[in-house]
Amino acid sequence: MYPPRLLLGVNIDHIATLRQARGTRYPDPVQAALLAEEAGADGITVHLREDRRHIQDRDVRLLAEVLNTRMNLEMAVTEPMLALAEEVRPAHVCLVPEKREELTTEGGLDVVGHFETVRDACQRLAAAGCDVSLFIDPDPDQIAAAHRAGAPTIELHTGAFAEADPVQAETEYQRLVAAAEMAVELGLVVNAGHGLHYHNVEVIAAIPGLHELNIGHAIIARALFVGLKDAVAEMKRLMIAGYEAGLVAAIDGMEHEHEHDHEH
Ligand SMILES: CC(=O)[C@@H](O)[C@H](O)COP(=O)(O)O
Ligand SMILES: NCC(=O)COP(=O)(O)O
Repeated sequence: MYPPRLLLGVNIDHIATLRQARGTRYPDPVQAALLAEEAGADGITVHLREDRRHIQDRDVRLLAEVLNTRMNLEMAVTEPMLALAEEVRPAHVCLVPEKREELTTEGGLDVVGHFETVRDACQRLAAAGCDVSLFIDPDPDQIAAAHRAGAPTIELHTGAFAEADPVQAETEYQRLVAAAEMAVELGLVVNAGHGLHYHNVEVIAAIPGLHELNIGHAIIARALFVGLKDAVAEMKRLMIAGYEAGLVAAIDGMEHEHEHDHEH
């Protein structure tokens, strides 16, 4: 049930947000990606939005050439995006829903509602050699549809958990735990992300079965004060602490069950 370690994908969109704010050449997300890798990032995530508000095509093409880890390209399910992914062939492509006017990604991909389109996109991307992931809400119907669509990987949207008040957060957390369990049982690789930060990452990292967390905004924001390398390293430290706590709790749970079986 437990992957041997939990990976950190660093999303560098907001380095590009700063660059685009002035239309300058700096700060360069490609330079940020290499620094993040040096600090321990296991992969680099970029979201090439249809309105090109931050990451540009040039960034995606250059990253494909220079990354030492692997690129996770987040994109909408549109013909131009699929064509670009087929040309660049990132190691991972994460299909996400997109609304032009949104501040950030608001909900998960509706795989149930757009089943044929998503299934066809999964097939095209797999044929191009990409590992396909679907960014979905922790919803059993969406997980089952993702599995039927042939996606090997899902990314659970942690936004509702991250934004919830303390009471609602527990409900959202249990939805994520149940979703991860269901997806692992179906044989899916399970990632998670959105809205994770230095104060909520440990509990998410403790969820059994997770493979990778994708985190961007909080890391780039902290980098302004401590530098990107320290910001990545601190996130990774907290993430691993959470993962190890989850592992200890799972082993304790199994031992407890074992003792209980012997008593009966
Ligand atoms: C799909 C997802 O959860 C985010 O990674 C997404 O990339 C957010 O988009 P912005 O970086 O534009 O906020
Ligand atoms: N898929 C989630 C991601 O890449 C990062 O999201 P955020 O940390 O910027 O909210």
